[in-house]
Amino acid sequence: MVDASNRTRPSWLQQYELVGKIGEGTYGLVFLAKSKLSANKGVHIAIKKFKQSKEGDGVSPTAIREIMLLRECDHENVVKLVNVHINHTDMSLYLAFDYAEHDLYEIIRHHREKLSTPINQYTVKSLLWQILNGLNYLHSNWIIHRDLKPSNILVMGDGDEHGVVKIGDFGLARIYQAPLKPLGDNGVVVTIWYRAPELLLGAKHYTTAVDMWAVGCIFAELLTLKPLFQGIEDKSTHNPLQLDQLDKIFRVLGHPTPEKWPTLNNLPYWQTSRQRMQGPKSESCVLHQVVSLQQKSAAYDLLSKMLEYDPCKRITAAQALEHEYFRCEPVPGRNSLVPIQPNEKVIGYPQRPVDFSADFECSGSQPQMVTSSHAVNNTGAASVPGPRAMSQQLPLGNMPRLAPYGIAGQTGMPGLPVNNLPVPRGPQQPHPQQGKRKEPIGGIQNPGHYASQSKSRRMQ
Ligand SMILES: Nc1ncnc2c1ncn2[C@@H]1O[C@H](COP(=O)(O)OP(=O)(O)OP(=O)(O)O)[C@@H](O)[C@H]1O
Repeated sequence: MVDASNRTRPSWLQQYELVGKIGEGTYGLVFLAKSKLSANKGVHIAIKKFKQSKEGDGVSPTAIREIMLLRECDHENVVKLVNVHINHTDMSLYLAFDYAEHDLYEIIRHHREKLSTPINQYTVKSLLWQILNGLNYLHSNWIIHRDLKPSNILVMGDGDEHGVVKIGDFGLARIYQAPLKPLGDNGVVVTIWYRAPELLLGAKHYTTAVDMWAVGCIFAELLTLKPLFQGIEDKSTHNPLQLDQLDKIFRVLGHPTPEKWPTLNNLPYWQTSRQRMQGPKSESCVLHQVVSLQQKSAAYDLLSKMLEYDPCKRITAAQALEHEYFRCEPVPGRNSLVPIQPNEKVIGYPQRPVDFSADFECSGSQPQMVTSSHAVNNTGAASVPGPRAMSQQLPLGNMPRLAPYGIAGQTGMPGLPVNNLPVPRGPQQPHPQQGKRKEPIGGIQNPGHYASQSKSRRMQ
């Protein structure tokens, strides 16, 4: 049957078969599509459509920054940007990424709410190693992510890259080649639960250490299946000082002191926070109890180094990769989702729910969520009209290049200015992602016993 809407679709869009909408973030909508080009026929792609900037003046600076960064990034643990399209009529921007079936938000939720079992040690270690490997690449290329959280840590589904981690969503990342040059910002920074204490206390510069703090929070969440520091946002202020978040941190790690964190007194909100936080100020750390780890264990040692108060002393991604935790059994592997014990079952994590009634302009009828496997079989989605205007590919060859690959630690390295204060958003106690997705249909798939463990999945 001839699809009449195809005549009005821009040519680039005709290389994809739209399946449906899979997500929505601060900056835009995310769609699932399949490639129709013979070389990649049937390959799944995630297409992120950026919202117009508030001023309606075309592609937002955030989007342009994301493109510049992503086009240059080439690493197994960083999501690949495969195509960029701009629609000149309404200046909407479409970025096509490799599609990842899972993310840590959903994997953690599946263990917490469906399986009621912890994530196995091999999987935790493999996920963490690959997050650090991707982050080390980004930091070595002068990129700070600044918005690391479980939903931004993508994990590949079935196929050659099954179980491989991809760091996604670089909408907030910055190149800090020119660290003292102020950068325009749109006010949204790291989700409050993963936000480093120096930012909460008003630090003026970002460093790679803010990402390491977030990784520490994610590591703890992988172990306990609960966010480590679930502060309640104070939405009444544009001030970075989020007292409840600091309180949650201090109760677990103990109150910081200038002896342990020498530059504490220089932070703009340290004195205010001391005055406004009531109650006894204990210095004792109960992190090991919260995450149920032996204080002498390698896992605890690494976690406590990621959650070091002083950003100058916090472990770097490069150092973390060398940590003893990754040398002791079970050693991490490339496919983080395969079981390690011969009698362990393969966990069938749920596929992403897809709203296959949505089109690129989101003019679909009543949203109906199905799993992507259902949607993939539903080719009717292709008849949904796409943008009608002419579009062309961005001339990306002229984009500035990143600094050459080198080692960049967080100590002694100037950071990025923190211009605007984070805008608190989202509900108070529920997880920041809660409500964004509907309950996926499906559950445990591919049950069965894992055969012998292959050496080839291990990392060198
Ligand atoms: N390449 C991809 N493959 C599959 N799913 C993706 C991909 N990129 C993003 N997603 C999913 O789409 C959803 C929306 O992502 P997006 O990055 O727009 O926002 P977010 O990270 O959830 O929130 P925010 O942008 O507000 O920080 C998330 O569930 C995310 O896991």
